[in-house]
Amino acid sequence: MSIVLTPYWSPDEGIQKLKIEARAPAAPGLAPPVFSTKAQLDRTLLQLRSRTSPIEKYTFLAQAKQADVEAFYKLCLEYMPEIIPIIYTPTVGDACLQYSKIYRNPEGLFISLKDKGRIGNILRNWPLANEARISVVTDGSRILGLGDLGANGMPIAVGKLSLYVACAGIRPSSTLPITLDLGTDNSSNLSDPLYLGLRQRRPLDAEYDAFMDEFITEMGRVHPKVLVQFEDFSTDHAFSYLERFRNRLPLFNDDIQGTGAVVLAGLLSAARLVPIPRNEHRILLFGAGSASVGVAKQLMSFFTITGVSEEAARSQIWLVDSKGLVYVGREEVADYKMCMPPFLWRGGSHLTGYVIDFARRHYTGVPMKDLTEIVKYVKPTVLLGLSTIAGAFTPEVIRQMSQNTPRPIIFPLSNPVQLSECTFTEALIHSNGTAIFASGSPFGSEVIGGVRREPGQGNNMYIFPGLGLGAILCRAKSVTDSMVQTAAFRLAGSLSWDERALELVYPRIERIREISAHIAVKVIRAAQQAVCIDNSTDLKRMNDTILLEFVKGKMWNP
Ligand SMILES: O=C([O-])CC(=O)C(=O)O
Ligand SMILES: [Mg+2]
Repeated sequence: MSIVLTPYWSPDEGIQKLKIEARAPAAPGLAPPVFSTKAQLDRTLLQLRSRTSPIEKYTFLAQAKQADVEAFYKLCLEYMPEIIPIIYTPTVGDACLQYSKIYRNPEGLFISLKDKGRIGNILRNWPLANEARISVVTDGSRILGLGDLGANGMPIAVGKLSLYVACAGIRPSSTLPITLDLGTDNSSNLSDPLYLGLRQRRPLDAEYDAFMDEFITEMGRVHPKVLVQFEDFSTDHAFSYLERFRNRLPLFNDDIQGTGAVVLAGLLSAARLVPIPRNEHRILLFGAGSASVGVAKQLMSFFTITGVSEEAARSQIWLVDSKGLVYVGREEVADYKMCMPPFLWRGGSHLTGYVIDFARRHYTGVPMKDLTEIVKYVKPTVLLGLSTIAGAFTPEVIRQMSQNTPRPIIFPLSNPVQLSECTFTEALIHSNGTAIFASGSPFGSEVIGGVRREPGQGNNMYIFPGLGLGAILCRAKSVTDSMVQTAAFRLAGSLSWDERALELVYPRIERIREISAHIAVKVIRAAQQAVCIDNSTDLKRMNDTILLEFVKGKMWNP
C-alpha cells in the first residue's frame, strides 16, 4: 500500500487543495505476471542511472516518490551515497533555481503574504494535519549560497524532510514542508512568466514580523505536536526569528545551530589528528552570515570544554566578512546596523549585532581585505569557508595555511558544490597532502602519493535528523542550546575505528541512521536535564540502552 498526495481544485473555497490517497496493490491482471519488489527496485535504479543530467535524475526521483513513497525510500536507504546528492545538496540547489520550470506536483504547503489573516486555514488544508511532527520552513530568502530564490525555495524544505525520513526514520506522513512566500527581491524571478510565487518585492520588517507572528501562532494551534526547523532565511531574519520564536514552539534554525554543531563535531575529530594542543588552535572563519556566526558561537565550546574562559575562547576565533578582517573600530562595519533589527544592536562600537562578539578588540593595523594577507597575519590552524565565494581558498592561501601548522584543517563549507571555496583536490595538492578536509557538499575521493584519501562532508544533515528525532520523541517544549551541543559531541564521538584509521572527520553516510539514533538519545537526555519535557515521561526511567532500543523501535522503515 502506498500513500499519494493528489492536488484538486476546491470550487467552494477557490483554492487548490491536496487529498491523500492510499493506493492498494493492483488487482490480478493489472500488474505484469512476473513482478517482484526487489526487481522493481533494480529497474528504478536502472532508469535513474539512464538519466544523464543531475536535474533529470532529480525530477525522475521526485516522480518516483510521488508514485510510491515506500519504494522511493527503499532506494534511498540502499543507495544512500548515490541518492542523497540528487535529492539534497548539490542537485537540490539546481532544483530550486529551476523550480518554476520543473514543477509538476505539489509536495508541500505554500503560504503567501496574501494569506495573512487566514494562515490557520491554509495550515488546516494539509491533508495529514493531525500527524505533522516535523516541519521544515523556509522563506526562500537565502537558499544555500544561491541567494533569494523566493517561492522556488520549496525543494530545500522537501529535500531536508526526505533526509529526516531516510536518515532518522521519521514517518513520511509526519513531515510538513512549508514555503512562506513573502515576495522576492530576485528580479529574474519577478520577470519570469513561469515563476510560481508572488510577483512583488519583500516587505519591510514590520509587515514581515506580523506575518511571522501569525504563522507561528497558528502553527502552534493547528499542529500542536510539530517541531519547526527554520531553513535558509536571510541572515538578519535567521537570527531575529530564532530568538523571537524559540520559546514559543520547539524550534531551531538549521543554518545557525545545525551547521554550528556539525562543524564543531568535525573540528573535534580533526583536532585529534593534529599535534597541537587544543587551546593553541587558531580559527579563521571566512564569511560572516548566519551560518558563519552560528559556527563561531558553537566553536566556543571547542575551547571552553577544556576549562578556558569564554574571553580566551573568543580570542582564538577570527572573522572575515566581505570587507575584510572584522575588528572593533573598522569604519565601514557600521552597515551591519542596516541589516540588523534594533534589539540586536549593541551600543558603544561601530560594530553591531551578533558579529561584534567576534570582532578583534585590539587590532590597530590597517584594514585587511586580502585573504592571503589575513592568513599570514592570523596564522590560523583552521580555515573555514562560509562565504559562497567559489575559489576563495586560492593555492596561495592553502600553501600559507601549511606554513602555520603541520596539518591544516581546511573546511570550505559553502553550498552547493560549485560555490565551494576550494575543491578537495586543490586542498590536497597545495598542502602536499597534509590538509584535513571537509566540505559542505560532497566531493569524490582522491589518490595522492599512492594513498586514497576521502573527503569529509561537513553538512548539517549529520545533525538535524537526530536532533529532530530526539526532540519529537521526548515532546520537548523547546530546543535548547544544550540539546544542540550534545548532538555535536555525540556526532564527534561516533567515528568507528576504521573511519578514524582513514582520518575521516565524519562517519560514513551509510551509518547515518544508526548515528541519528544515538544522537537522539543524547538529545532526549539533554532535554530532560533542561527540564523542557514533561516530568512524568517514561523515557526518564529508561537506562541508555533501553532508551536507544526505544528510539530505534520508533524509527520508520520502508
Ligand atoms: O542544505 C545544505 O546542504 C546545508 C545548508 O543548510 C545550507 O547550505 O544552507
Ligand atoms: Mg540551510
